[in-house]
Amino acid sequence: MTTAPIAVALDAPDLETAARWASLVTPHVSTVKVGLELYLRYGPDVIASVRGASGVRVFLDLKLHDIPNTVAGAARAVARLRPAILTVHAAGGPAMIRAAVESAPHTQIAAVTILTSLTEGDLERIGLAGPAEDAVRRLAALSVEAGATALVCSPNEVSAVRSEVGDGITLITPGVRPVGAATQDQMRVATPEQALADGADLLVIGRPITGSPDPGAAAAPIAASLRRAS
Ligand SMILES: O=C(O)c1cc(=O)[nH]c(=O)n1[C@@H]1O[C@H](COP(=O)(O)O)[C@@H](O)[C@H]1O
Repeated sequence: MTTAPIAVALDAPDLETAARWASLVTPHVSTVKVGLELYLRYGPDVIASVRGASGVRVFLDLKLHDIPNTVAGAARAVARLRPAILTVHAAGGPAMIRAAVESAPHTQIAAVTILTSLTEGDLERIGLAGPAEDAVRRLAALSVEAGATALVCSPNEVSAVRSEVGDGITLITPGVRPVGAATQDQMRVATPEQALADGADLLVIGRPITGSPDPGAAAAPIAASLRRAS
């Protein structure tokens, strides 16, 4: 059975829980994602723990955002862990993105455009007035020009981003909620099937799976519906 193009966000309070979630979901999904909560608590060891025996692809979501020299050093520091994907904020600008790309040559650098938790009202307050799609397209284009080969955006913008950057770029969408699931702090959301139909390559899904007492059982039907749709 092939796994579905899902990265399960392992936003767990402790390493044992994260490793357990990883082992339960890896029969169904291609990737697991380690974010700030786990990495800041446990550091580099967390990567080997969640990779486990299965050797699943690990997406390291640190959302680096600093001057190019500092991001270059940070990207070099984690490159030795060989994550499949590492995130940086696109708003750090082209020199910063390029610094990450050059410092982690064996890792795919994913530029995060506009966080899926932001509304257009929030964007106006931070000086990005207008449709979210405009800012996302602009950040997507500059990130690809700077060498990023993956982009993170909400499913609502994924088709616009695809037409902006073409087929060779991996589009990653968090803000994914199966029908009926609570949106929580996510503001720009769509269903897994819609995100895939609109051109996403990898769907980031956390709490709808990890909030279940059995994350493997929660992941299985979502993965099956994506395999049917693709
Ligand atoms: O870079 C990310 O992965 C990311 C970008 C973004 O715009 N929005 C977003 O939710 N994420 C991450 O995707 C995951 C979503 O988790 P759930 O909301 O629980 O499905 C979290 O780990 C977030 O850190």
